[in-house]
Amino acid sequence: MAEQKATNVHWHEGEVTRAERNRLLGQKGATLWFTGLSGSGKSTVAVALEKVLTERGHLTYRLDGDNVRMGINKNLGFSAEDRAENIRRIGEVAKLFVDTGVIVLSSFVSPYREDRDNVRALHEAGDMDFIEVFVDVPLEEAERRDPKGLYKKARAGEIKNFTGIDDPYEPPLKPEIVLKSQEMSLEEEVTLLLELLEQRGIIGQASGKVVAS
Ligand SMILES: Nc1ncnc2c1ncn2[C@@H]1O[C@H](COP(=O)(O)OS(=O)(=O)O)[C@@H](OP(=O)(O)O)[C@H]1O
Ligand SMILES: Nc1ncnc2c1ncn2[C@@H]1O[C@H](COP(=O)(O)OP(=O)(O)O)[C@@H](O)[C@H]1O
Repeated sequence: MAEQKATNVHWHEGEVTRAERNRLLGQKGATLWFTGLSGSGKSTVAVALEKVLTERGHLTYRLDGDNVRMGINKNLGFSAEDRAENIRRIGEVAKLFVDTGVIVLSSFVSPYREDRDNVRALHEAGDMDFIEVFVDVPLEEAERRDPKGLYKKARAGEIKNFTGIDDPYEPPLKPEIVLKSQEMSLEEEVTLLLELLEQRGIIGQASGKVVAS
């Protein structure tokens, strides 16, 4: 894909700050970036966490591989180049949501370390507003689950470049959190994530919302 450089464009500063939007929402905008093999549990955990956060009065938005590939990224396939562009666009979208004050739950295989690191670098507050969640299961377990029957198709040669089968997955070197979804229950995973969000001041303690500065 040819890269087009923007020329003669200038950033236009508004008069409402991110801190003010955070205060309005009673939370701090942040991205939880779920990465892992297809079938590892990224979407399942994100959906469960979204439900609890919403019940606690927080504004979240889920960005999910399959959904995004039906819309904004429907022109992209699964070559390394297209995956990089997929992740780049999602990173930019996540950044906008974070600037709005939203807690983004983003679930993409995102198999390349460099692509994920680029998204981290995009986030203003670095390690405070980008949380890499490695949903870690052995390939055998993901393949045993095979929730969409895609591993079966990949093994049969009907899908090429399938992550874990004939395409690489580069595990994160320093994720903020690892969820071993073969060994942990969904409830345990959600509890750990809530604790992390509380520790970072993204949400308040269970009793109420955080008054973000
Ligand atoms: N070749 C190949 N490799 C991996 N996954 C594939 C492939 N082809 C289709 N799918 C389905 O698309 C989902 C992955 O899309 P992503 O946007 O998350 O992929 S990536 O981050 O750009 O690598 C992935 O969704 P999840 O199962 O939710 O992870 C699959 O359902
Ligand atoms: N502890 C767990 N956490 C998340 N998913 C789990 C867990 N145990 C079993 N599963 C199952 O694994 C599958 C994961 O599928 P999915 O969430 O679509 O994965 P992904 O989004 O990573 O492709 C689901 O069928 C889910 O019910």
